[in-house]
Amino acid sequence: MEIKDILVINPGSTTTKIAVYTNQNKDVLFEETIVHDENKILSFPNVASQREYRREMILQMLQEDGYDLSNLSAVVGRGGMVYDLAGGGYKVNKKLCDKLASSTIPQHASSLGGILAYMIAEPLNLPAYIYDSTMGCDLLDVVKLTGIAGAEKYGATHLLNSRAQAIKYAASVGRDYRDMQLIVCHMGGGITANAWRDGKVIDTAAYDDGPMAPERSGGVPLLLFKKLCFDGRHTEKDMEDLISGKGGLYSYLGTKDCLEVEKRIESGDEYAKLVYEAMALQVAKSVAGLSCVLKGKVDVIILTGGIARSKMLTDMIAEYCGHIGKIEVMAGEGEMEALAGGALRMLQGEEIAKEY
Ligand SMILES: Nc1ncnc2c1ncn2[C@@H]1O[C@H](COP(=O)(O)OP(=O)(O)O)[C@@H](O)[C@H]1O
Ligand SMILES: CCCC(=O)OP(=O)(O)O
Repeated sequence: MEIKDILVINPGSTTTKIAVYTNQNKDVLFEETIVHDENKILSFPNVASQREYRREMILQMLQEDGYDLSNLSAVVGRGGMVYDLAGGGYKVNKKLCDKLASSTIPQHASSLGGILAYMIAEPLNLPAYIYDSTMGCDLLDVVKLTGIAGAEKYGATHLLNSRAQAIKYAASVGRDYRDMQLIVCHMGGGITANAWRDGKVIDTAAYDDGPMAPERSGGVPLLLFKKLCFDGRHTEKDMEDLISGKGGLYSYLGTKDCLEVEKRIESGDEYAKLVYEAMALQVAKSVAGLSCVLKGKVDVIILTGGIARSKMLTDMIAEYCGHIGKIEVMAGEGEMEALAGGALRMLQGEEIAKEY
């Protein structure tokens, strides 16, 4: 079967990135970031209910770009917050689509990736895939225990970019990432870190227990958190917003923009410096924590994501955890390419797409 183009969909909280890869992924035909009206997004009761709106926006963008959908061989989306997904690729079927849309899973825009892929691929009679979902880790049993029986850690993380950077780094030193022990720390609006062994994420500093981030609280002391939950001033939604959206740098400094924070620091704002350094220290502590599951044998610590562009921050992190291993800064992310690569391997039969 001739493999033609692959449409990649990566939904974020207020944007949907799309790209069309062609010529067996050698070329990107185009890549667009659809920026959604924040108020429009806020008007939906939950993530899944944004699907029709985002699908229309994607199709409209493809039409504006003059793209002919009959050139597609598959559609792939970012995988979402479904607890029992493994790493790698899945074909999206109705059952998975329904699960991604369920209100019982944690609400995160990534879950729209598979839903949108399915909604666009299905009428065209094409396969829809997801790849490296945010919960597709292979956490060790010993890692899953939290201290509360029945409440297992699931480790929501930036698996997609983490694996992409692990593969890229290993290739740059002539090795296979599956033979290495790596810690990869993705630093964007949210920050998570992963410990890799045998090509699997065996432990994470995750979305809800990792370091603070530009817009996320990260793990906070339980008694403090409980107090806020029950003080009569915070609704469940307020607490969710503190975990993701209005926590972290935003909570302390009223901005999620690290460039703005650095400007303040450079102009002598000591409080901004304290908060930024706290974030760096929390990242370093996550790296140190993950080094334990690797029993101290860490081939490399990779700092990636948008904030890895900041020398100020990566230097601060290195100062606190440079003793653990070599630090490699790989700024930016390779999520779109990683999604396209996964879909291509599944189309070629090089990787078997799992069924949910
Ligand atoms: N050169 C830079 N120096 C410092 N911070 C940067 C730089 N470039 C981007 N950032 C910060 O990176 C963050 C966004 O990272 P990104 O990976 O694009 O996030 P996401 O994909 O999670 O929205 C913002 O806080 C932004 O200010
Ligand atoms: C749920 C882990 C992945 C994540 O937080 O993604 P974003 O930073 O893109 O929201």
